[in-house]
Amino acid sequence: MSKIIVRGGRKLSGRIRVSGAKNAVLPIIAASILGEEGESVIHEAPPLDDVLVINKVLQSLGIGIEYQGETIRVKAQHIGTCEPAYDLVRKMRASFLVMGPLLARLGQARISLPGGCAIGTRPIDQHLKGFEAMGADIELGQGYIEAKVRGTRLHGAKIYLDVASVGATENIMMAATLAEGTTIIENAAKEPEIVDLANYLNAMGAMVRGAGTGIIRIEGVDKLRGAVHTVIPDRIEAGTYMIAAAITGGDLYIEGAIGDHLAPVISKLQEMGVTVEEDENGLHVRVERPLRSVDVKTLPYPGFPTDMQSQMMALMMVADGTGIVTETIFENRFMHVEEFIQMNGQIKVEGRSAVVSGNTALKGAKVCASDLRAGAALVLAALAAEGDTEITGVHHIDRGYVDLAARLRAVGADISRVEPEEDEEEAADLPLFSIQPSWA
Ligand SMILES: CC(=O)N[C@H]1[C@@H](OP(=O)(O)OP(=O)(O)OC[C@H]2O[C@@H](n3ccc(=O)[nH]c3=O)[C@H](O)[C@@H]2O)O[C@H](CO)[C@@H](O)[C@@H]1O
Ligand SMILES: C=C(OP(=O)(O)O)C(=O)O
Repeated sequence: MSKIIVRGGRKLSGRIRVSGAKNAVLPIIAASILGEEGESVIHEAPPLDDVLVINKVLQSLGIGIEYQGETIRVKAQHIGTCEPAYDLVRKMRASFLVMGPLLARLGQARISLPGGCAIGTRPIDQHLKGFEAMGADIELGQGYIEAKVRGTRLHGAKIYLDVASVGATENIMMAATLAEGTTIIENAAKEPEIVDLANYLNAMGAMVRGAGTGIIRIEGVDKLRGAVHTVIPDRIEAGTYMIAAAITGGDLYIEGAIGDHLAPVISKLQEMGVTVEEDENGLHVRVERPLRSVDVKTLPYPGFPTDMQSQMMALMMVADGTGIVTETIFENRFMHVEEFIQMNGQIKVEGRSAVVSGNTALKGAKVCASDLRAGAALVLAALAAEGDTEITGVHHIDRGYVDLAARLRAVGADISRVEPEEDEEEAADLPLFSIQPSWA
């Protein structure tokens, strides 16, 4: 099994360039299914395992897709089936984002249930409620969701989301682009990734207004065509590197980070005493004084992101004082706490809150990443710990960080990645090969 090994105690300094956002590129690749004419060219597509999986999902639908460098080209004139490969959908939850585009293009889709994961049960009821309101019949059975449009085409509808779900907003928005009439999504998610998706859809010829606010209005059009789009920088990757600077008492320039997208993270870091300066190309993060702990509550955007909760907790362990972390988005997103405790972390979980004691002398240990951000947080804690930390479960980290170990090493971390012997490889660690153009 792959491992990351960190010897803590080095201050980081230098520049790190942020990649394109995982959570923006995944729905955008799903949306490329909507392009009945021409080709989509998606720039700044980060080479992550999740991106390779969604590319393979499209390939399993018979769609032409090519991934070279950090550019993806999609030709979706022909779609061979409305049922993406089961094993790919099970592998990655975001695969369910092809449901909206398939319903819009083909009038039907059959997709295996995406299932829960380590951080919570993650239902999809709001996605399905939206499709039903737009005229789809939904049947659940044998682990599959089968949706069929009544009549020839989805129709516009007014849909109030009970929770401001990112995925449901995206799926419904994509389906609505080709529906007859107007769709209004109320209590829509406002994340920057929603705005990026709307910009791509509009470049394809869609009419989406209000993305980034709680009310999104989509006028259906008859046809969409491929478009050229550059994905926004990854705010969670940027935030993770900001904390890498802070936790090592270092000095990093995070190139490409957009301050606006990171407002709650910047605000909390400044409250702790971290110096954060923004210019037109990125964020400069450094530590000039002792850090003090803060309280953090995760909320939908523009609140503090749940995807930064575990990394923030790592920093709170070494700051002065006690802080409370409250997780309101996912019911089971404290799996990193047990691993932090292995590293001498002093944390008590009480329901949805964790009381984090500061001034902890973190110690290297053998720990395991239970999910993507838990893994990133363990790497951060290890950078500040005395001695060696060995982190397993690295395939989770590969879902969302491009060359995490190499990038941290380049700015001074003592970090290495150890790959398994061939006969020791696990299914989860198997490489996903680059996608070749299926029209070549
Ligand atoms: C690929 C991607 O973009 N993933 C992000 C996306 O996940 P994802 O889109 O899955 O997250 P959602 O915003 O949908 O989930 C937020 C909350 O709503 C609940 N819910 C969601 C849908 C639904 O139909 N019913 C329901 O009850 C979920 O269980 C959760 O408690 O947003 C999350 C919240 O910012 C982030 O942590 C993920 O990194
Ligand atoms: C939870 C995350 O992603 P996903 O929704 O793809 O599981 C994440 O990016 O932290």
